[in-house]
Amino acid sequence: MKQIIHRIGLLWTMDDETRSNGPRCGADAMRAVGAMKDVAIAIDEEGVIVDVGAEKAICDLADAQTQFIDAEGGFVAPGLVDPHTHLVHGGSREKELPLRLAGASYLDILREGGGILNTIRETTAYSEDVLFAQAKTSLERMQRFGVTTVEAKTGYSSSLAVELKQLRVAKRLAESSGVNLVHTAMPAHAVPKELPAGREAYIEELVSMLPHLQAAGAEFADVFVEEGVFSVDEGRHILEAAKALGMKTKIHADEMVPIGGAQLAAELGATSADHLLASTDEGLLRMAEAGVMAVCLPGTSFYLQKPAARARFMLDEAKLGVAIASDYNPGSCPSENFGLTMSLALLTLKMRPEEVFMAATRNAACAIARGHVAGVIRPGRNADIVIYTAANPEYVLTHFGISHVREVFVKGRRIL
Ligand SMILES: N=CN[C@@H](CCC(=O)O)C(=O)O
Ligand SMILES: [Zn+2]
Repeated sequence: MKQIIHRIGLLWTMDDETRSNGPRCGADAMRAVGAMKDVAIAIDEEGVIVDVGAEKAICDLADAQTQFIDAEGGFVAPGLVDPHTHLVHGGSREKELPLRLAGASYLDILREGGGILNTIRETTAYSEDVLFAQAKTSLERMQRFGVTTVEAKTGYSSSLAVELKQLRVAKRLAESSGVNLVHTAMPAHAVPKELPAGREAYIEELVSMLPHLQAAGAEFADVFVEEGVFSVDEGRHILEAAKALGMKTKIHADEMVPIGGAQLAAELGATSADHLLASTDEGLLRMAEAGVMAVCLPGTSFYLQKPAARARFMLDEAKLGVAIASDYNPGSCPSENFGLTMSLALLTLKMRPEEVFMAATRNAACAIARGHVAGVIRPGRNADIVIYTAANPEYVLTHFGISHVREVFVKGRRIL
């Protein structure tokens, strides 16, 4: 045995007796966290978990080479999964905040050619190395909060070349950081103010980028379906093209205005619909029927000073599988602190601690089609594990805004 994590105060495996790789849907299932005490975790040379069981029995598996990792009575849980980020971008947008505080909305600023369009200009102008350095700093910040898997979108682009530049940066990060990355193509993120060839031609240009982005490693396609950005019909057209290529789909849905993003996600069988601040009951119920994951972004509603998504309806009435994500980006959530995201889920989404951890591990993994490899502590799975300094998850969530992480492992390798 290569490593044994012992002296664990409390373990939440997020596993259940069915050993399924799917999400946990609805409040009851999301509260079943697989709690264990007086246990240890054995990890082999490949970084794979071989056993989770009674402390004494696991410690008896040790040989002369075994390295013991002392959790010192801390809480232990799966590595966190952040299933929605705009990790790779140039520059920052702090100058927008005074405009917003003076009354301009996020969409007003975008309509005037600022917002995402500003970040597109900066991302276009910066070299690949500058973008890499900025994103590396962000990813390191995420790691400090226990994040072991991150989804990263493109979408700050004026052309295919800039989309591909963002993808290359994200792939370099995957190779150099030790964190697991999942790549999403999002050329349909904003509509330029001037469209010399017309809107239809612009949409077709976005569609034509998809095969190139897929070939370069993008597994998902995402569209910002929103009033004044991409319509439901345009979103359908782009995402159907993505599906025809074999890509999985996601939608930025109902962030401001409920124009039908949730319903479109259900119709297309999207893997997830994200934001959902303004979703109707009908939209959420359709998502549940179609098995679409609901990804709530409580840091974004907090930063945009909007009412949070209706997570209680999602969990108690619609019985959705709910995940949470940071949505780290320069405009609507400039924070890499996934611990804060989790605390905001508790405080603003009114989720219970068990639901929050399920939403940030197993369900988050399912929201990026990684339910079979991440989000659960189980024999046979990669040892993506966080050891916290605190003895219980409630302390981690309520003592908010700081990191309670002692050690982070990805495939058994200590990354923090
Ligand atoms: N709303 C659209 N996209 C991002 C924000 C991107 C930005 O403002 O730079 C989001 O998920 O919130
Ligand atoms: Zn987003």
